[in-house]
Amino acid sequence: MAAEVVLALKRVERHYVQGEKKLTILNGAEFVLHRGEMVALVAPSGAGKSTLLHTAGLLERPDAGEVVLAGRQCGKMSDEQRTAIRRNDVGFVYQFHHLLPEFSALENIAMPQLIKGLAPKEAKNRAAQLLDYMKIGKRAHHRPAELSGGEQQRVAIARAVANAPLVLLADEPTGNLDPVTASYVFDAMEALVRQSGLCALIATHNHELAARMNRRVTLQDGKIVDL
Ligand SMILES: Nc1ncnc2c1ncn2[C@@H]1O[C@H](COP(=O)(O)OP(=O)(O)OP(=O)(O)O)[C@@H](O)[C@H]1O
Repeated sequence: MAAEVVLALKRVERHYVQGEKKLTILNGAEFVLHRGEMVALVAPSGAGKSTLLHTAGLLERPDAGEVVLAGRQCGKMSDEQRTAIRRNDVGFVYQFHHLLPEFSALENIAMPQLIKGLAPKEAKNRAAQLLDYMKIGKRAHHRPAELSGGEQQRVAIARAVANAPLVLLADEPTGNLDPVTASYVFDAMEALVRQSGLCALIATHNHELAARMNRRVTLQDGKIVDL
């Protein structure tokens, strides 16, 4: 039986206007992400990786075409509906962790769950579990500035999955780390995706990590093509 489709992009277009120029970044892009799958997005700087991730994750609206998440067509939804889906079903990880500096690792991970309405005790329990899972349980009460770069990224990954999303979208999640730390952080992210039945689209310039994913795609003339 074919794996369940979690995310689909259908003939997606995305254009920007820069001064007099119209930039076409996505031009009839088609893509499907299945449950349990990790896909690497490998493309040169400026090719449109962030644009693709933001469009897939409902942060940006396509100019044409459709983004379908768990069978729901998100294009014509209101901003409120899109925000709700994004909060519940999409986890984002960026190159820089964007953790809140005045809160501990545990509190940073608990935050999205509190915003969703979970009781503080439950949110903290799940945050502690995720920290253990990412092998940084001992760092629970440290603030981001007291953590190494690799630890900060592991907290950011734990926060991204705190609300048990359906899809994880990551924009150069190890881009700021040395190769050994990058590999270690990737191990933790891979284990999490594989264990929880998530799926992930991960933009990376790291060919070794890309080789460990199920598939590799790139952007060519505004289309998503297999590598
Ligand atoms: N809001 C915007 N308005 C105008 N142009 C934009 C906007 N966002 C992105 N662009 C342009 O679209 C192109 C693709 O940008 P994007 O950030 O998606 O590329 P990228 O592949 O993620 O690059 P990098 O690897 O350097 O982060 C770039 O030329 C960029 O200047």
